[in-house]
Amino acid sequence: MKAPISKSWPAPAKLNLFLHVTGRRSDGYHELQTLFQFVDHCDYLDFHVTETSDIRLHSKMSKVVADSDNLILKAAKSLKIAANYAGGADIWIDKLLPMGGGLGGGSSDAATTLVALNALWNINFPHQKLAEIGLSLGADVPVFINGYAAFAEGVGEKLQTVKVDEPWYLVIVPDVHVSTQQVFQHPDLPRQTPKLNLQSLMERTWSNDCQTLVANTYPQVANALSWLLEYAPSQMTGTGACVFGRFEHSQQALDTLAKLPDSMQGFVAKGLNKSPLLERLAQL
Ligand SMILES: C[C@@](CO)(OP(=O)(O)O)[C@H](O)COP(=O)(O)OP(=O)(O)OC[C@H]1O[C@@H](n2ccc(N)nc2=O)[C@H](O)[C@@H]1O
Ligand SMILES: Nc1ncnc2c1ncn2[C@@H]1O[C@H](COP(=O)(O)OP(=O)(O)O)[C@@H](O)[C@H]1O
Repeated sequence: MKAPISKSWPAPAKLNLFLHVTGRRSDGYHELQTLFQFVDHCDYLDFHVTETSDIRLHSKMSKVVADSDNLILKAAKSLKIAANYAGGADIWIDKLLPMGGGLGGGSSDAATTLVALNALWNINFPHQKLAEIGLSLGADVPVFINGYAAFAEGVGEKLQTVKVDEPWYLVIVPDVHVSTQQVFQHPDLPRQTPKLNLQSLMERTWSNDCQTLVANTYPQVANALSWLLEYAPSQMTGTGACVFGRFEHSQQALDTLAKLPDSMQGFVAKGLNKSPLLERLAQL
C-alpha cells in the first residue's frame, strides 16, 4: 500500500537574542556565545516516503536555490547515506521565511527534514546523531534539531537548554541579502568579546557583535533599526539582515507593524522556548 503524505512539518525561524564573537579557530570558523529562541513563524514541509531511492523536492524555490545547494535535499541525502536507507522521498515546501536574513530558515528546513525522515523512514537515530549529521550542513542545524531555546557556544553546537521570557517580536526584513561568510571575513568584525558565564550573560543588556558592522555597511539595516528603536528595545539577529523589537503584548507589536512605512516589510511572531517541530513529531 502507498504511504500517505505526512503533512505540515514546521521549520520555525530563530532569533539570536544576543550574539558575541569570542574568538577565531584555526579553520577560520568563529567561536560564539549566543542565545537562540524560536518564533512561531515557520516554513512548512510535506513528506511522501517512496520505495524507489530518488529524493525529489517540489518547490518554486528551485528557481532561487539550485537543488544541488538546497539544504533540504542535502539533509535528506546525508541521512539516507548515514543510515544506508534504500528508499526515497518526495518533499514539498511552503517557503514562508525570508532567505539569508539571519532567521536560520535554511538550517531549520534541514533540521525538520532530518527529524521527519528519521521518523518516517523508521531509522530512529537518536537526535544527538541527527545533530552531528546536521552540523556538517550548517552551524545552526543542531539547535533546531534539539528543539529547545538554548545558550550555544563553540560554533553553535555546544548547547545548553535555557528558559527565557516568551515575548512578542516585530521582525523587520530589510530588502538586502547579507552574506554570513562576508560578515565573518570582514576585518572590522569585533572578534575578542570576553567569554562570560551564562549567569553574567543573562544579567547583561543583550547585544549583537555583528550589528554595528552590518548596519554601517547596509543602510537598509540601519534604517530598520533606528525606526524600530523608537518603539521597543531592538537589535539584529545573527549576521543580519533582519532586526527585531521586543514587546510584552501581541497588540503592541501589531499596532507598531501597522505603522511600518511602505518601504519596509515585517511580521509579528511569538517567542517560543520549545520548537513546534517537537509538537509535530509527538503527533506521529
Ligand atoms: C552566526 C550565525 C548565528 O546564528 O549566523 P546566521 O546565519 O544565523 O545569520 C550562524 O551560526 C551561522 O550559521 P550558518 O548560516 O549555518 O553558517 P554556515 O553555513 O555554517 O557558515 C557560513 C560561513 O560563515 C562563517 N562562519 C559561520 C559560523 C561561525 N561560527 N563562524 C564562521 O566563521 C564561515 O566562513 C562559513 O563558511
Ligand atoms: N532550504 C533553504 N532555505 C533557505 N536557504 C537555503 C536553503 N537551502 C539552501 N539555502 C541557502 O542558504 C542561504 C542562507 O539561508 P538562510 O538559512 O535562510 O539564512 P541565514 O543563514 O541568514 O539565517 C540562502 O541564501 C540560500 O542560498
